[in-house]
Amino acid sequence: MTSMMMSIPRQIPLLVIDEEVLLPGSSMKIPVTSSRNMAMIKSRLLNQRSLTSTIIGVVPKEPEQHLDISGTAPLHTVGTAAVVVQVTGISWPQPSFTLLVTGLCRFRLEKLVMEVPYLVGVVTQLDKLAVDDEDDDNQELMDLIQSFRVEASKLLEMLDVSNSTVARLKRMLGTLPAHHLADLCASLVNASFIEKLQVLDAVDLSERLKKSLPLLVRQIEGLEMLRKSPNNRTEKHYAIQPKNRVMIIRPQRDTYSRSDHALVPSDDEGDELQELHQKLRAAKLPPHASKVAMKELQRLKKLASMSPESGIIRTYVELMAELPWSKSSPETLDINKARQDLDADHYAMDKLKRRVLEYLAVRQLKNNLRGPILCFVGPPGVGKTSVGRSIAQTLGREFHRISLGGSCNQSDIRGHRRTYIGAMPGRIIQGLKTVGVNNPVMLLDEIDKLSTGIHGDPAAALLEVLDPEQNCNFVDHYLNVPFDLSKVMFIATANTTRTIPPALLDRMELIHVQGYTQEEKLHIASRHLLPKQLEEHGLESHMVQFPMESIKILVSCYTREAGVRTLERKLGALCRAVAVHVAEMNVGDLTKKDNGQTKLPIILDEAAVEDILGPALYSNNELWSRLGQPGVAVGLAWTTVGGEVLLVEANKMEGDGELVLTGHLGDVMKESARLALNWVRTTAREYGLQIDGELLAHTDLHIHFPAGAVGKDGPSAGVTIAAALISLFSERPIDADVAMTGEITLRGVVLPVGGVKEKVLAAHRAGLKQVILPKKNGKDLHEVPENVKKDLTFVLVSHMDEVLQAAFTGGFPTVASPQDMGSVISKL
Ligand SMILES: Nc1ncnc2c1ncn2[C@@H]1O[C@H](COP(=O)(O)OP(=O)(O)OP(=O)(O)O)[C@@H](O)[C@H]1O
Repeated sequence: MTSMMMSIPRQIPLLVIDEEVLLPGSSMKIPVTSSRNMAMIKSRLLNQRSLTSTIIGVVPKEPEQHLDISGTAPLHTVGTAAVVVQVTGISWPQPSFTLLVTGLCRFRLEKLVMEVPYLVGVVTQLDKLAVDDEDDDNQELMDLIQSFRVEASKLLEMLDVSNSTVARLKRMLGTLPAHHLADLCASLVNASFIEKLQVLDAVDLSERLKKSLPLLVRQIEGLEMLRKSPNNRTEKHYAIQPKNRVMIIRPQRDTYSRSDHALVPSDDEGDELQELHQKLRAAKLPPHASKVAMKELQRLKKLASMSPESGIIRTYVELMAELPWSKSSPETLDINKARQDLDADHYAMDKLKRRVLEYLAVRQLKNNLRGPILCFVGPPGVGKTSVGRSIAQTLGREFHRISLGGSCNQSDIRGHRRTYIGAMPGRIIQGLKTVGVNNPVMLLDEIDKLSTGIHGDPAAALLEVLDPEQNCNFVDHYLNVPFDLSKVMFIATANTTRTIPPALLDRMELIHVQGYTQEEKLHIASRHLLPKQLEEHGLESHMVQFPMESIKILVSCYTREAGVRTLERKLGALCRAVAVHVAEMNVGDLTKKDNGQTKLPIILDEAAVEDILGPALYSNNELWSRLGQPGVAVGLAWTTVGGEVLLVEANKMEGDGELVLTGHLGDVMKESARLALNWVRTTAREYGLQIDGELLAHTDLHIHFPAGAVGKDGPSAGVTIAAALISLFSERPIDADVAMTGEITLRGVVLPVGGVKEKVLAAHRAGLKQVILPKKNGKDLHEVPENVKKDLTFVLVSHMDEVLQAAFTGGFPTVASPQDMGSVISKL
């Protein structure tokens, strides 16, 4: 591993320490209790999102004489970038963490860019991470270095060689660059806070040597004096008590218990390496990986424990030892049990369950996992993730979910090369380390939300992961040796296939999961979601009663989604309210009768639901109140979160012939609106309407699509807009229970559209009765569940004429003869 290109990030989170200085090359244990430092650790280290997150800046506070007016010490302007080697935490008697950090290099703190909840500073690196050879032209400096090395070896001679750090430092004395040597020696000796700050401030090598040499000399003199008169306790400054001989390499215990800092004890380092060796052996690495790991372990043995590199290598070797190279969970595949499990956990979803069982059956017969990767595609909250979890459960495998939403970096998947400071393995390898077996079910969630950033395309890296031919030799950049992923069962989920790169799409078998009907939601709520929520809130079934009517209200008036996630949240809110009531009751109330009546169960009737959740969010009354007026029509739209009912309101007023479109529309939808208006203008006469240029020149038209916060696009509202305009100009209302969808051409021909099943479900959810669809979409109706179909009437149309006939009360009179209409269509 070369370290020539290494540099620290420009912005780093800061850890403020008091009365102590971390010098580059040395390691230190820092107990953390202050709220700022705790916040930094929680958000930057325990929640590692970015690869640079293990690098922090350790900045001392200024000594006391620099107190500012408020009495708080400002930060010193020079600090030390450090790699966090270990974080340990305790929660008792009060929460605190201890960090083990190794100093890398100095930096100057230019400015703070964030102060709350923790500090983040912009820094300029002052030391190089890899130091070039010493400048041998400068004789004065060479002399200084020489005398420093002499003093350093003198000091080391006087220390206890049984201490492995002392022994190692002694061995490396000749080769260690003077920059590091000065810092390391200064960190070993007893020196005051101010003296150490001066060494920290000395960026220039000769300056640093000049500052640390006297400290070294003083320590040597002190030790010599102690040797001569071991009982002389008055020479306190130099005194190092015999029992504390090795303590010379650590500050005395009472010092660091006061300032809460300590250098790393390294006596047990040999044991640690031994342990690591054993762990590596137990992990049964394949020969190629074992060779690399052992080589790194050997390098680790040779390095000083306090050198920055040793922390990095140790982390690598530990990962190698912890990865499940040869550990699998025993697989239990019984198709009958799998069917029972899937049915028990999920209601409906028949197509998906059937396909999953087929997939598992083939795996069982073929006894391997090669085959297409399943990808569940559907709106949010329809149970894609939870089916993945159930599959892992029936197979008796571990489950790990990797959320790919927003991932735009190749190294998220494939890790970062170890030359990068703070490098970490990719999410796949991290996942394997977490589950500890090499055959988990890995759910690649939201595969449609990958994006390409400046650091490569994560989709390209996923291609290799998902390809059964290649993934037996998957090379993570951090690991740098192949890891066999062929035993991992990958399942992907997506909301839409539109944004999945074609090459990735090609490797997956898509299984569409549709939104649920109202009835299905009622079943899911009562059989699955409610029992789950009751249990989560510590409620028992005798404490609360949920009449079916209340669930119906919840489904129809408080949620309007394709999945059931909001429904689950609303049930959770109701359970919380009940839990508060139950918790407030006396123990006696829970069992005793009160005037002959028990206070339990609490009955959540419609009034109680409204009381807790507030007034209904979606009431059909609100939709109905606008329908049935001239100029209002109901369309159907498809979005990535399922079908939606789309209200179109058209209005006209005196003006200068302006067309105003509002409601967060995309370009295609705006074009559709213009097209519909032009169709109305050209054909108005056929419908007995007087819409000429003169009229339009003095009329402003405003077409609004309520629910302005929701983006809308696509051509399928063309028919609805045209119908709304005809209704407006003819002043005849459209039937209130009709929804329509279809793309319209300038000649009024209706073209087929996408997402029909979702749209029909949305119309059904909204309680509409008739759906007007393009004729060519008739074939899509076989996907719609029978119980939905039976509640709706479908009118299949190929021209706006038929739309108007079906949508207007009593039909719409046309002036044109059917022959004329036929000739118009045949010309297209
Ligand atoms: N058919 C069903 N039967 C029982 N519970 C269900 C069903 N569908 C969804 N759920 C429940 O709904 C909740 C949300 O499901 P889940 O998180 O799996 O949705 P998702 O489709 O993965 O959504 P997203 O695309 O947002 O990740 C879960 O608690 C799940 O158990």
